[in-house]
Amino acid sequence: MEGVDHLAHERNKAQFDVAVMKAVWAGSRDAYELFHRFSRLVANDPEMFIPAIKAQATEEQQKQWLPLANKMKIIGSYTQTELGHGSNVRGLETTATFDPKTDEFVLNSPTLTATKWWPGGLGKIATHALAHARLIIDDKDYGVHGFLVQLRSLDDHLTLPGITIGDIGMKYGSGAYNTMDNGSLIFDHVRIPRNQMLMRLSQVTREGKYVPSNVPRQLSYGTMVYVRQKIVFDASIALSRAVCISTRYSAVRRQFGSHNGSPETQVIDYKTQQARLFPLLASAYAIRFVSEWLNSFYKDLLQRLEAKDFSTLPEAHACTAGLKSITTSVAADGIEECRKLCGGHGYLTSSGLPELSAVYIPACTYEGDNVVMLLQVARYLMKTISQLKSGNKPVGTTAYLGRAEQLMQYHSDVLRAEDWLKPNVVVEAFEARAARMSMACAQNLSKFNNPEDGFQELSADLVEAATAHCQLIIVSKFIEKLQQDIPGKGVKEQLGVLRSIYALFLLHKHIGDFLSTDCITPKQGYLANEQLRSLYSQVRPNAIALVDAFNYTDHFLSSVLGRYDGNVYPKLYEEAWKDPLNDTSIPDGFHEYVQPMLKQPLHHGRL
Ligand SMILES: CCCCCCCCCC/C=C\CCCCCCCCCC(=O)SCCNC(=O)CCNC(=O)[C@H](O)C(C)(C)COP(=O)(O)OP(=O)(O)OC[C@H]1O[C@@H](n2cnc3c(N)ncnc32)[C@H](O)[C@@H]1OP(=O)(O)O
Ligand SMILES: Cc1cc2nc3c(=O)[nH]c(=O)nc-3n(C[C@H](O)[C@H](O)[C@H](O)COP(=O)(O)OP(=O)(O)OC[C@H]3O[C@@H](n4cnc5c(N)ncnc54)[C@H](O)[C@@H]3O)c2cc1C
Repeated sequence: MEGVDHLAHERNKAQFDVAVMKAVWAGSRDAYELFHRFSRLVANDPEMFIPAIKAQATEEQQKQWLPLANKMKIIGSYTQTELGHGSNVRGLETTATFDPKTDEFVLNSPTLTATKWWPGGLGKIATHALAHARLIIDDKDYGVHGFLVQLRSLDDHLTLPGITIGDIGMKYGSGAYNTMDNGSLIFDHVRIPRNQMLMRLSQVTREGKYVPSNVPRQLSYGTMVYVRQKIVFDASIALSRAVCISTRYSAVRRQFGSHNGSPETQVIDYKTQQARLFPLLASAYAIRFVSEWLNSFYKDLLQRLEAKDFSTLPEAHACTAGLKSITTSVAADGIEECRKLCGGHGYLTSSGLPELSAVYIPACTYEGDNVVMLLQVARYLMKTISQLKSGNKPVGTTAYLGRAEQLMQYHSDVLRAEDWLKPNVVVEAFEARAARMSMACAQNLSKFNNPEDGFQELSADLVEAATAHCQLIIVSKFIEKLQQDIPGKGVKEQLGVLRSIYALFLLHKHIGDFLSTDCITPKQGYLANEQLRSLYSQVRPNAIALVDAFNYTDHFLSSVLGRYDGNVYPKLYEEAWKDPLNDTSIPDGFHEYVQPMLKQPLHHGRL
């Protein structure tokens, strides 16, 4: 039945203004208009190593290279990871040795494990690499720096002398990410002019003198900070896309519950379905809002860096690393949960979910393994706590640690389930839990003579403390978002419901943390869960409208199950008939292999 909206009855239930929610989701009315137009134009934006050049090249170098990259006269690959080292950037083995006689650097891969491995675009397409290598001058190692190296001829695309490149082979899943030519690269004494070292942060002079920068060396890691904050935004897209599919399908799908010929129950009405789906819906909104905040924090960082104010760089690193880790893990696990929420049909390629999952899950690894990233957050937390004694007052996302003494005395005063709807009640509980977990780690660390040994020994606890800290950030930013003026009938109320679902679901999931740190009592935990159940009932009539607010086209969703009109079954059937296996009724190989078996003589007239 073309043209019929099978989900119209669901849309009619909505208690809020969907048009306004679309603008809230997009970030602003203008952002909504822009996204709306562009998503319907199917844009393809070939951005790859440009952010790195902007961050690490001098103005002169930018003038030389950016126009070429922007006009795609050259195609670059961000070439950092090696076969032997990815997380440990300081452990990279590729060398760039300065030759004062010729005013060149000589790029070399001294071992097999120094082979560059993974960089996107490198395998087949890139003409240039932003290669990370150890700078060596007069046998002295100055650590890892960035170098622009031409890899292939701009005339015939053949690899240049001294360079061996290949694609690293098939990756997880059959589709999507395999269209990316992640590559391997070996340098055999490849020469490049001196001015192809990216010299914004430190320079090598014609005489071979190393001029260190007077800015923190961590600025050379700036590209990772930039990309990580982008990845947080991307997590909101990936998760919301999966949630949109499984919410719409859950309203279409019916199982059991028919009485006297009435329709069966929509699976979205089962409480178990709601308890799995609605926290993911709330998480999509939570990640969206924290990414909005992170982006403005990042822009503020850039302005400060221009003015040589480096004070917020460590916090920016901790926030981008931690939020990248938490949000990509939630999105990757959430996509898989959405697949299961769609039952058997979720496993079909036409549901759009298997491919989304296969493409998305490496986000937990690229741009920093998620556990390694949380350990960075933990280091930042431990450093912040160690500085409390000297009177350093933490600011920004760690400001609550400045109230650690008070938070150590905290006991939640929740008496009734509705008390958990008060934002300050929730924030206090999350602050106390995060502060106590970090303080406990700090106290345990102080028992070790060697802090590094202690950090290793306690790393599992430290990761949990970092997780609690990052969850506190996301909860707080959701609450702050709702302190803004948000117009539109019912919009703020619905966002309030989602905010409470997000926070109370986390509390329920991590109840062990809240109880063992003595922040709440078992009874208060029970009340939180009771409130959560009631919130699921409140979100139920609005569920379809809340995913409509993502404003995704059917084209973007690429999912028969997530169709806007909910016309799932005829389209599933139609889609199946597009399978080449259905082109003929007799499959290839039948006459050679199957038919001879069928024609085997029967023994005593029996099979
Ligand atoms: C990359 C170019 C592509 C551009 C694409 C742009 C497109 C944008 C749109 C994106 C939208 C959606 C995304 C979808 C697709 C994305 C494609 C993904 C491509 C993936 C690319 C990659 O994977 S590139 C390789 C990335 N590699 C890593 O992330 C390595 C992880 N390891 C590290 O980051 C570090 O080595 C470490 C953090 C683990 C630190 O190790 P170590 O302890 O040895 O540290 P150091 O001694 O070096 O430094 C210690 C002090 O420095 C602080 N620090 C560390 N990192 C930073 C940082 N980034 N910024 C600031 N400060 C930093 C650290 O805290 C220590 O501080 P102190 O304790 O105070 O000393
Ligand atoms: C799809 C994809 C695209 C990529 N694109 C690029 C690219 O364009 N350019 C590029 O340069 N690289 C790229 N990479 C590489 C990527 O950045 C690295 O794989 C990533 O940083 C993780 O490093 P690793 O592989 O060395 O993991 P490892 O560090 O070897 O991790 C293995 C295990 O060890 C654990 N571990 C490691 N260190 C510690 C520690 N200190 N404490 C506790 N546990 C630890 C990790 O948690 C993990 O469980 C890409 C990777 C993928 C999957």
